Amino acid sequence: MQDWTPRPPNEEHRVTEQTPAQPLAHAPVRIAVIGGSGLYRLFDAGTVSSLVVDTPYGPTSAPITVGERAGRRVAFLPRHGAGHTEAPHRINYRANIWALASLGVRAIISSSAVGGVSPEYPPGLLVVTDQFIDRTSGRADTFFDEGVVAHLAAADPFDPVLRRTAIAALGELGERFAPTGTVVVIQGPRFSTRAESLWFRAAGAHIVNMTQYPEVVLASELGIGTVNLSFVTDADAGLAPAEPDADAVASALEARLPEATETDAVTAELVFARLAAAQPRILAAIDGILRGIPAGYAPRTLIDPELIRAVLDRPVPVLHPVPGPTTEPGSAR
Ligand SMILES: CSC[C@H]1O[C@H](OP(=O)(O)O)[C@H](O)[C@@H]1O
Ligand SMILES: Nc1ncnc2[nH]cnc12
Repeated sequence: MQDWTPRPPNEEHRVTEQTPAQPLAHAPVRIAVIGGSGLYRLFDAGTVSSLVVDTPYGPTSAPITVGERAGRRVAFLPRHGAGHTEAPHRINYRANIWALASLGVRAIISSSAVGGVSPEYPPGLLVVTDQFIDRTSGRADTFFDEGVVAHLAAADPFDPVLRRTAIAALGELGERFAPTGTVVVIQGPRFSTRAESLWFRAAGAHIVNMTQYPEVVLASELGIGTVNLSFVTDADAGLAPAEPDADAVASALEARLPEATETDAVTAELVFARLAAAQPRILAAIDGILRGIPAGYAPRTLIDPELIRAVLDRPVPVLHPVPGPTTEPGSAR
């Protein structure tokens, strides 16, 4: 089984503990939750350690908190930052995944808000995503672009053991969920046009999102298994049957507007409102998955552990203060 030991704390000032609420001792943490839109905190205030992890790729979206949840020791990282300041196309995915890997993480539960582009994936449904279609552009999407070459097998990008765990957990919770689903990942930050949404549906996508790529492949490249828990917040451009906004439809009908036939086209406000309402369901699902991850869980070996080690051994730049302008005695100025 591939494994690695996290480096000692503060080597090269790499890991800085901000709030040592409990003695963290920098023991490896094997499970992480990456919070998507609407999920910015996982632990009760005052019960966690907060770590700033320096990486070769720059800063993570936020400090990583480490605490206990559902009886497991868990690292938590909100991908958009604690105050949702990182746009989906600007997230430093490599820094986030490298930082988690450097702490010893082997399993990631990622949460996502998604739109439904297929009628079988209406708002309110949870989805254990199993495939993606990448429609992003220009994102740094590999660790193997310098020094070492590796080609990730990506036919089944999400971890099968963790997916089975999630499906069992959602079943036990009596949740309304789809055990499979293909997500099309768009560049964002804008939402899709109706034509794009129709096209995604015709191409076989069930749901649409802006962040699932390259997060999952970067995790795989560093030997971390991922299970994604998506919550369908909307019907994207209004193509899929949705919970109609009765008021909007009624007033559009009254005014004889063309919008009379269009219900529930996505807006960010709609997404956040539905996420807030669904928060208890999403957290219960995450807890169920956390409880169900087998004690001896090990991800698939998709990349040679030696190559992973080489990436994790990449030097982390140590920032030194830039000396200010000096006036030497006798200098011309
Ligand atoms: C808030 S609307 C669009 C935003 O929501 C999704 O975020 P995440 O995937 O992190 O849950 C989507 O991908 C966009 O980033
Ligand atoms: N319709 C949509 N498109 C892209 N990302 C989303 N996140 C939530 N809903 C979305």
